[in-house]
Amino acid sequence: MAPPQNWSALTLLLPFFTTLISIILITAIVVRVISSSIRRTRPVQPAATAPPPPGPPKLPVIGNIHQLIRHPLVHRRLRDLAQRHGPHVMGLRLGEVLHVVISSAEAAREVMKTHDLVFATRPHILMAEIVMYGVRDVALAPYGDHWRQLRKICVMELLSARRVQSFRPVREAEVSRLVAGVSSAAAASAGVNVNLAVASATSGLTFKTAFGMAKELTEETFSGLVGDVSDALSGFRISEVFPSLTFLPALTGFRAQLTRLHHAADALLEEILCEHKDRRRRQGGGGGAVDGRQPEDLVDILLDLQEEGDQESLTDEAIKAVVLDMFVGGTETTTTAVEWTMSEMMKNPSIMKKAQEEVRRLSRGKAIVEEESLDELKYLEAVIQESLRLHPPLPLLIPRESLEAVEVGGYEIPAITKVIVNAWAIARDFRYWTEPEKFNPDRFLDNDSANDRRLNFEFIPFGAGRRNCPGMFFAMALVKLVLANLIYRFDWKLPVGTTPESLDMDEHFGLGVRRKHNLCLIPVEYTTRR
Ligand code: HEM
Repeated sequence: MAPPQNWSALTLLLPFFTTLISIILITAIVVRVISSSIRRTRPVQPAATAPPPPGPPKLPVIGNIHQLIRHPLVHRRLRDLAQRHGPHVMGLRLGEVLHVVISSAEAAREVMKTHDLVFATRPHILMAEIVMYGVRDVALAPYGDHWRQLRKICVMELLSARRVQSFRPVREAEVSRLVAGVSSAAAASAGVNVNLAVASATSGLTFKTAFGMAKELTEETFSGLVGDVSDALSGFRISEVFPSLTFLPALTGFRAQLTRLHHAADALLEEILCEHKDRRRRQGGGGGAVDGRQPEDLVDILLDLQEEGDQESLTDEAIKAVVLDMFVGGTETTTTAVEWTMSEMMKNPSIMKKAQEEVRRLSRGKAIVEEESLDELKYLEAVIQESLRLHPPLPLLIPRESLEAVEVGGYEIPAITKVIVNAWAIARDFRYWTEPEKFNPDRFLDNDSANDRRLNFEFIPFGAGRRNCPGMFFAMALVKLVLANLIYRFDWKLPVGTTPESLDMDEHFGLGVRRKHNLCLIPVEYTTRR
């Protein structure tokens, strides 16, 4: 059938319309950006006494975006720029938004201790608005009553040392499952993708800790969704640096993508929440507490608190957002910590040998390393800390925002400035560390303890101050248990053709910094010689 007349006329006119629409759009963007930057430069706060933070020269409209755009390893690029333009405090304007980058322990102390309250909030992001139920979670919530209540629940109820201890059976079961999987690979002389094996263990563990024994299918689907949420959180979004262009997220399809993700995650979370509520109704009371046992999982604990009624912040939506936080914040970070530590030990066989000797001596005769022994594994602890120093899973922590104008390192930081602390750069800085690029766990033994370094803000993989990571105990218990068992039960070989020197340590910057390529190793069962 021949196309109608007006169809071919339209086809001819299409390039003209496309050009016209592009011109209108670009003009709109430029006008909005210029007028908003004029608005932003008006003195809305008292005249500053200190100078603004130094930084690289900026271009009109885009500011410093061009200095970052071709550099996927953002933590490294920010360190290089800071060395040239602001070794303590550096200012970058990305589009319309002023970012301040902190690259020294002294400046980090000012942000996270001296002026902790001023920097206690997080910048608003669209992802949290849509996926986290209008920012009802903990990690991305603005500072205020809602965050304070939920943070207290996290610290006192969900992630306290006592609670972490109560989830020990779940942890040990999941680690046994991991060891059994590696054992089968060893029996078949097959290789193991360490990243995948550990990721499955950490997400399985978080799933069971949060939801109890839910269906396997739900577990797999949910882990996939959590991966998508992490992806949505990572990367550079043009709409975030041009917030006045409110139409951008819709135009780029990002808003629609987030909405789909929210609906998918919410459907599963709602199902799990309903299952819990039904079971509790059938039992005629709270979760596992009915027969005097510990509540079974995190959702039960949160529902118990909700029923007690004195936590107005604890709506169903907040429960779902907090649980999502635990997954997004907890699984990738712990997996990353394990994979880098394992990589460093493979690169440094004498360190691997020393760690294995320690764990094999202290757990001799046991089928797996149990949690009681973990405190005694001082050398393995130092190996993990050294790995967190060189490879903090969140090298730029989670951004903060200034609630009011304040001076840091002698520079004026205006209110509503996005603040990025480059914890990775500080932990590799000659100003604080001898031979900073060398993997040397001994530096954390004896008098140079990780805790002292933390208090000096030279080693802050879990952040610091009132927004620090409440999951530190949970994470360290898990990372240590997984690693102790992997090196207790198995000797590990590199694939044929790879030597410790040639093992790649390439990075991928996403939500945090992971290995770019999976770590594939060949396990050899140690059992026969135990
Ligand atoms: C090795 C593992 C982990 C690392 C390196 C890590 C690191 C961090 C960092 C750097 C922050 C931001 C701190 C700041 O702004 O000063 C943070 C916040 C947070 N982390 Fe972790 N984390 C880990 C594991 C976990 C786990 C297992 C959970 C929970 C199950 C968790 C839950 C959270 C939450 C809820 C926040 C937000 C706190 C707030 O804004 O008040 N993290 N984490």
